[in-house]
Amino acid sequence: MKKPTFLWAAQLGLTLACGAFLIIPVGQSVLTGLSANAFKGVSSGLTLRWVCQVWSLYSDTIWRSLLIALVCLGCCLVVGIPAAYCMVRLKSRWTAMLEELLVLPLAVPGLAIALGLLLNYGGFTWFRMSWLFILAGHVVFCLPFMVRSVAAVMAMVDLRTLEEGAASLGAGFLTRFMTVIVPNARPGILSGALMVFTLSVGEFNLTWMLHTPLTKTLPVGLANSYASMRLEIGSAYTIYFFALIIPLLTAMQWLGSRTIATVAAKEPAQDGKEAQAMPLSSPMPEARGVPVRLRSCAKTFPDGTTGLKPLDLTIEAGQTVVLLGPSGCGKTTALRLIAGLETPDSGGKVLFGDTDVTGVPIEARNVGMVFQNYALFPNLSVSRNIEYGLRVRGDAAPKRAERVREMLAMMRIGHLADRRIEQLSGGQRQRVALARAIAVRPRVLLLDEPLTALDAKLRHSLREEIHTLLTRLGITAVYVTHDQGEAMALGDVVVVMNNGAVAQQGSPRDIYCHPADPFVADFIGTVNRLRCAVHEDGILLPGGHCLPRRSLEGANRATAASLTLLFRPEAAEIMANGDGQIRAEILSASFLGDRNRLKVTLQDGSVCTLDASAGREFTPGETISFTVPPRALSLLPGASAC
Ligand SMILES: Nc1ncnc2c1ncn2[C@@H]1O[C@H](COP(=O)(O)OP(=O)(O)OP(=O)(O)O)[C@@H](O)[C@H]1O
Repeated sequence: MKKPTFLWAAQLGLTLACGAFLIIPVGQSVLTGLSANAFKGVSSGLTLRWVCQVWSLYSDTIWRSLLIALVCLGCCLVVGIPAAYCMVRLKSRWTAMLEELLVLPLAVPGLAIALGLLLNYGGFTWFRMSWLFILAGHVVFCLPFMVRSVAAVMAMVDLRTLEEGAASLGAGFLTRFMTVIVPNARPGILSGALMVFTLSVGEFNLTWMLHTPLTKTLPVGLANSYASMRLEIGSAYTIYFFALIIPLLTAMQWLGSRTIATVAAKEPAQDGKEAQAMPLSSPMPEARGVPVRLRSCAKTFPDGTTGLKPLDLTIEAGQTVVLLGPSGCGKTTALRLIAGLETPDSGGKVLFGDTDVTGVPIEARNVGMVFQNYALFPNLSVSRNIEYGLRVRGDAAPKRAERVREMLAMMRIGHLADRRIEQLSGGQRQRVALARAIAVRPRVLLLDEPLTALDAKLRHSLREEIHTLLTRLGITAVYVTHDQGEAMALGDVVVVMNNGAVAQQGSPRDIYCHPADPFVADFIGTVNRLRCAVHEDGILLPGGHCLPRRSLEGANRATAASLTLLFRPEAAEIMANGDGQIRAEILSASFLGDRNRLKVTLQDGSVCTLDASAGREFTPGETISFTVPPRALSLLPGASAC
């Protein structure tokens, strides 16, 4: 036999305690209400006499308790959900004050609340004599429980992104509130509702102070019966109390379990399947590109941070522009300005075609947006997520169904149509997010680092799919990333950003081969720098080889005594017989399969990275020589170390 463990002993203790202090007393109380003679016990015979007597004498108190609890619940829902939303979403001095105000009733005893109400409003006789007086006390007492429980759930959900996702699909505030915020706060609303209803039905202290002989409630009646030693009547009262509470508990559990059942049915994600690039299926929606222009769009945040310096950017209709740059350089801010999620500082303008949309909110801009964390609605299935924007726009049901089918087929996710979002893998979520954004036929598609959350293999295959999609849709697209590979693969135009401003803008080839400054050169792939002295006849490379000025574009104009030449590792040609322009010693050599990557030190002590053919072996310490064709060299003014 197994030795009793501590857990087993703890479980036994808890069961005994529950039995002794909860189940047995409650059971006894119910039986007393059903026994002919409470003092003789159940053996005296079961009867419904007391239950009937309570009903005939006190049914008004039962109805009153039910009425007060339901209206109190309604008030707490109507006031509590928006209050919780404000506390979570609008962090300000006012919401902090609201939060503190809502803690007060938890700290102040019910009797004190009742006393305050009596002193201040007891003079209004009609109010004092009506059940509304008790209701007011119950609302003050119960509201914090509703707000706290809803706010706790809302704080765990990324409400802001969900709301922005809904707004990008055309949903106004009220629609967003009712279709996204409330459903996603459901567990908090349910537990808050349960607390409010049970507290209100069973509240005694405050109610006892506020009631009049005409406004007795169930707990007051219960207390009176026990006080006058009518145990059987008091216990019959308890039965009514349970009759009110138990159906509500059951209903709440049923509502709550609907979510749990779906989560329990979760199937394992199948990312492996998605690792292969899947061609997008036809039919493709019609192209609907619109040119986008930003004119002097700067953004200063309320705390004084400069998110973006004045930016001028033109995106042609149907073009894909990639905003590329390190973290914090202002890419997302620029994208949010185009989306309408931020407004530019005064003087800035955002134009879609010839229309100035600067003051137009996102829900009226007809943009499609794909967020970094997808912003899919957890309360809706895959097909309902895709349908959301069409529904908000008021499309008829058959049209919506047709479009959803089209999107599911296009993104090859038809088999996922009825799944809930939490049952999807990262790659599948990304496809749903794309389908949802494209379903509404946006004028501009905005993608904010859509692949960042995925693993490298999946990122690569989805990147190819997005490329095919954007090319075939012919839609104007703005894609934000900090991944240079993604930018090169997707962009018709790449805009490299640094420190809130554009560092360079051009085709991927231009940016790669002719970086405008050291920042761009460094950011886009690996780059080597050669410190060179400038002579009358030419440019002296490290080691003494002289390049004629005419062989380098821009070199004729160089007046400084020194300059820096840039070249990419793959531009170096290792010369077999040692007669290259530059001699170097190998520091390390890594075999990468298709090539060798060498770290070498030059005669002036600087270090460079070179790519050499995979067909030859290199060893550290070996001396090599290499040449860089003049067309692969870019010139930067001034000297800087490698
Ligand atoms: N709401 C805000 N309030 C204050 N500062 C902000 C706010 N949003 C962004 N910033 C600041 O603005 C600058 C640009 O931010 P942005 O999010 O545009 O950068 P990013 O290039 O997209 O970075 P990442 O790749 O990390 O998302 C950063 O310094 C950031 O801290």
